[in-house]
Amino acid sequence: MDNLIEASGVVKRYDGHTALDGVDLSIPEGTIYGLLGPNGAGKTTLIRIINQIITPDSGTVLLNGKPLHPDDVMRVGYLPEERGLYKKMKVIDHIVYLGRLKGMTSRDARIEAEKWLRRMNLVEWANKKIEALSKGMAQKVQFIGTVVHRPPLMIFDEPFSGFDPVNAEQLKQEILELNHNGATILFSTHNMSSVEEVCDSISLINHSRVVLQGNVADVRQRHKKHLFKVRVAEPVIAPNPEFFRIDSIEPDIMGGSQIILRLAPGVAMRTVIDFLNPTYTILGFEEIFPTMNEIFIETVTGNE
Ligand SMILES: Nc1ncnc2c1ncn2[C@@H]1O[C@H](COP(=O)(O)OP(=O)(O)OP(=O)(O)O)[C@@H](O)[C@H]1O
Repeated sequence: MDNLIEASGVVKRYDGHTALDGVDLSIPEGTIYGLLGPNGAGKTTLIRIINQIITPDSGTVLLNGKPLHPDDVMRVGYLPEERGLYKKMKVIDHIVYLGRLKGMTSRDARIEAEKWLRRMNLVEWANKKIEALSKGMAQKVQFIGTVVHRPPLMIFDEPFSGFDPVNAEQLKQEILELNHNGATILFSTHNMSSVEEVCDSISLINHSRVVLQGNVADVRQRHKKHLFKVRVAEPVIAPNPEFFRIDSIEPDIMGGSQIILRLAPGVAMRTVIDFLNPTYTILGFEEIFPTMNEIFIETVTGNE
């Protein structure tokens, strides 16, 4: 798979503060990439560099293997962190305006805008002014304006912030659909469940540097704590040999139990099964991988 974006050694300094300190990152074409990190880590700075709003002090960013060129902005959709629409403009006119800025004809922009307004349940608002919209509705309009010209690269800075759970879910589905139709997507977020559900790969930036990078499933695998959930048909009287430690036992509605246990280093799950088998009817077991939320906190704070 070719990389759509390749950033190498990107450094950005603001007076006295290094916002990005040698960031390398590759975004394969056709994937969804998450940019994670605590407040002030440097995510927006990197996004602004890729969007050519600011330039790095050193390092390179390639798009399709070539250095960024001013014309590239036409092939990128960018939803900035600070949202802003012209309050007095009508919703549909605003989307058409944003589409035209990215090279669409008025006719095409209007057709696409109408389609999107239907999809996003905003049809009745098409001829209302932006100032009449709620914050979430205005964000949806700005999202539409970002993707209306169907750019091959879409960059969203914290797209889920300010949305209720239903609209956040809708936005997530739209992002998946855009990606399904071929768009490469980069977004920054503090919403870790969306990362698990949507992202192929991530970079976690902390104090201006990439501290964790890779495919989401691999990252979760690398951080595993040898935790397992075992379901048995009977109530359990806590067995606790030295090769595992029980974290919790929960009765289930069928009268059985769910045991969460942590294996000692080097112990195979087979050993636990052999140990429990004579006493309990084992219905199933699975390994529990840490959530991205847990991995984020562990990596950023250095705590397990
Ligand atoms: N124009 C600027 N002038 C001076 N410092 C800046 C400027 N823009 C960003 N910074 C600083 O660079 C650092 C990184 O900021 P950035 O906005 O990239 O962080 P972020 O990871 O997007 O954070 P958040 O999650 O809070 O949005 C911060 O310390 C910020 O104060």
